[in-house]
Amino acid sequence: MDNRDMADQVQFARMNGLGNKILVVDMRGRKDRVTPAAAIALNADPATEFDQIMAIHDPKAAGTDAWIDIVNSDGSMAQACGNGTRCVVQALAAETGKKAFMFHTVAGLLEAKEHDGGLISVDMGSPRFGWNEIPLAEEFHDTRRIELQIGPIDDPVLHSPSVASMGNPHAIFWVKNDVWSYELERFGPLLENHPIFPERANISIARVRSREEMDLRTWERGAGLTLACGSAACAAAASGARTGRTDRTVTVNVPGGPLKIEWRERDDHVLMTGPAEWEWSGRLDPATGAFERDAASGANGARAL
Ligand SMILES: N[C@@H](CCC[C@H](N)C(=O)O)C(=O)O
Repeated sequence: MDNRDMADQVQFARMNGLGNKILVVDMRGRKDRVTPAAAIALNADPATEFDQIMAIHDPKAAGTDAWIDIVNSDGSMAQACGNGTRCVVQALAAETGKKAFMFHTVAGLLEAKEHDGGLISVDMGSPRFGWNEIPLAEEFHDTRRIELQIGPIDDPVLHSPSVASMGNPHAIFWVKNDVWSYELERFGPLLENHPIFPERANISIARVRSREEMDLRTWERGAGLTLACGSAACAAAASGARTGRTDRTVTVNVPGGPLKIEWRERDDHVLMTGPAEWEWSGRLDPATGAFERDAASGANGARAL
């Protein structure tokens, strides 16, 4: 790297939330953003391949700890990322010793805290069910189950999702068979880009195990198949309770492990609790994606942001 690149580098940490691959990038003190080109370059390198970048910026409002930009691996911006938010909490808790945080994103405020023992809870806000809030391209009165025309997909179950917004758009297909028996990698991209979703959508298959437990796999908008999608787990939990399938407190088993989700009656907010894991750190150029791994990173458990 030349000198100009070195001066432009920022610290980042490679982390994961139940296998959802996250790069937490420290943009504090800067006016620029992580560019789509940098995201695409980072995702193309096996060392930094990711599902989401969580770019931490200086706070824009009193009482908040940071502004967070969320960038998918295709370079598009997202409004919510539950697993990534837990990663940001862990990184900032390690840096500051604080346990509770208030973040700001394009979708609004996110309150989060680290518990003793390391699990992290994020208040993901209220789910939205209005067709124009998700958004859908056409008016649907009842979004608990909508009917779609999807030529290339035979299975009728995959024509009628439940839809919801957790700040970002979600479609949940409730299935009776094992969630692994569906070719999500084949129909996920078709559904993500279905014209009914003008801002595309995260596509999940959910199966009820009991009133307190469900299995969930997600094809993420802008990132494809992931091992965990926190906002999808929240949307599925809200859809499960709203359609009478499950209770308001559920364990959602995603491929990376379990997430505890509670859709609180008292304020309508959805709380997500799960782990975050720090892997290694480095420095990157947010304009180009050129990066260097910190020499000792990952070897001695040192954490730096
Ligand atoms: N993995 C995330 C969701 C990230 C955003 C999503 N792909 C979108 O574009 O809406 C999570 O844990 O919530």
